[in-house]
Amino acid sequence: MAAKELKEFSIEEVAQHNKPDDLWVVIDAKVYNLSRFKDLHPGGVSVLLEGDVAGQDATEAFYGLHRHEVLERPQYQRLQIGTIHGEKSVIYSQITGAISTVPYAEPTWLAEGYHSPYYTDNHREFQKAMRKFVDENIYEDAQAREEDGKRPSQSVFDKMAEVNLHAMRMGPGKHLKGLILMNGIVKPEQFDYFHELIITQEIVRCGARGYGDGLLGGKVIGLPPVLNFGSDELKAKIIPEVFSGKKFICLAISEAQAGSDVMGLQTTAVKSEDGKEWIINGAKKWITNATQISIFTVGCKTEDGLTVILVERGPGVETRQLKTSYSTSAGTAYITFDNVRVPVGNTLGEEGGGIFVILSNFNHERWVMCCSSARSQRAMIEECLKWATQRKAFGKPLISQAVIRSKLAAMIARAESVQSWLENITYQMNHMTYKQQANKLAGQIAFLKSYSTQCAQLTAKDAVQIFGGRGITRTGMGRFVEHYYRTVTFDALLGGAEDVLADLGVRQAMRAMPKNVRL
Ligand code: HEM
Repeated sequence: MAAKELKEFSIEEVAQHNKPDDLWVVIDAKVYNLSRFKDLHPGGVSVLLEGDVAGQDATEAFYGLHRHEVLERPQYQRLQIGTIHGEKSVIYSQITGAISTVPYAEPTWLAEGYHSPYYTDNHREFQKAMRKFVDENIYEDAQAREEDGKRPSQSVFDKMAEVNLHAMRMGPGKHLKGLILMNGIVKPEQFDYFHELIITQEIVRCGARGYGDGLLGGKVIGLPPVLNFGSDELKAKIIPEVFSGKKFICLAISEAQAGSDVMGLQTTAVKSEDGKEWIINGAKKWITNATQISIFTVGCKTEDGLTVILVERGPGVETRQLKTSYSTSAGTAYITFDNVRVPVGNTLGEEGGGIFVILSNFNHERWVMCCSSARSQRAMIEECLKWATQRKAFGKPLISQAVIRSKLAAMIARAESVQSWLENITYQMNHMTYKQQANKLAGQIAFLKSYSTQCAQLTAKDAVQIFGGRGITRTGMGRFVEHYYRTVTFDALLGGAEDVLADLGVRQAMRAMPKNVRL
């Protein structure tokens, strides 16, 4: 069907159409005919017939009550019949791949006119490509799946595999050798932790926390034990399958009886009589991605302590979906292992050396969570700054209230400090071996995660106060704020609870305390 021809009208002409059966309004220099739509309008008919709306420029009224995306929906785009002669629309839709111009909506290194010692031209080129990739391939799926609770679409996993994102999300290392990364923008040996930070922060912009974990969050924590501790045979089999986006892996450690207390795990693995197989029995809880997963990296109690074993879905493995406060798109599950037999060759690391395998995983996992927490706090600042500017209350924009500005000031200070600390740690990671990181950065990362998630929760609370009722409503203006407030505690719990991490940081510092110092 040919596109409808838009006419030009004068403000005076539009003003004639101010009756129930002949109802036009102007929004941002565009003329809409609401005569038939009014009875379907979710906000009701009467608001559209008000003297300052019917036949009038209702731009301010509209943006005080709707997100711009409403006007982008095809069924509403069709209501536009023309434009105002001599006027131009000024409000633009989100441009694919574009950097936000809202102050503090981007980290300084991306904001116009600022500088950073950390990012190279290659990081900048990579960021552009990554943002475009997310906007084009992930954003819409994220919104839809977060809502319907289904796992991310296979087409998204496939697209990610095409540019080797599944491999890049495992960080720098040998596993990238020979791969073409993001269509060749970054060479495998060039890829560093800042590239990985960019990947995480760009995906987080989708504002869909459950989906974000559904997008193979389980792999980010479940595959490193295979990469670092698996036999060559096991690696050759598992890694290509996972990097292709066709097979999924997750980390199964926590249990109903043992959350942060890893040493208290009760799932057992005993050797078969011929010594060739492990026989696993027990249950795991809150396992991200487990509903959609074909391979599990499982922490088990064995004769000599803890052992980590790779288990493929098969007889005796059952998963049951858990409904947590974010979307079931994350595939969070309860898993039972009932006499599950796996070859002894599936052992990751030493028998009885599982605690080392599990602990060595934590730094990277927690650092990834810091990347994501830092970026999502910034997304809240953008939401709040826009809302506080476009929303009028008591006859003036919200932003003119000192109490609102004070909340924004605190939000901005928190997000900036978290990002700066994160970039410092990331720089250290780039210059340390894995072992040095475990030694020098476990405490720093634990502190940052604990601090960042405390900041995030304060920011979520402030954002809800700024948005009022909309901040607790799943649709409309405050939908991202409501989502953030509902899901912000995931970051504070997953990968280690706040207090446990803060304490870990202090204990790490105490280990480094010189014996010969006194006040
Ligand atoms: C092209 C014109 C318009 C369209 C397509 C439209 C569409 C919608 C939609 C889809 C909603 C549901 C909430 C949401 O998804 O954000 C809504 C709510 C509402 N609309 Fe409109 N609308 C239009 C114009 C207006 C105008 C000019 C007013 C003037 C005051 C208005 C007043 C409201 C009110 C009061 C609500 C309820 C808001 C709430 O629940 O917080 N609408 N509208």
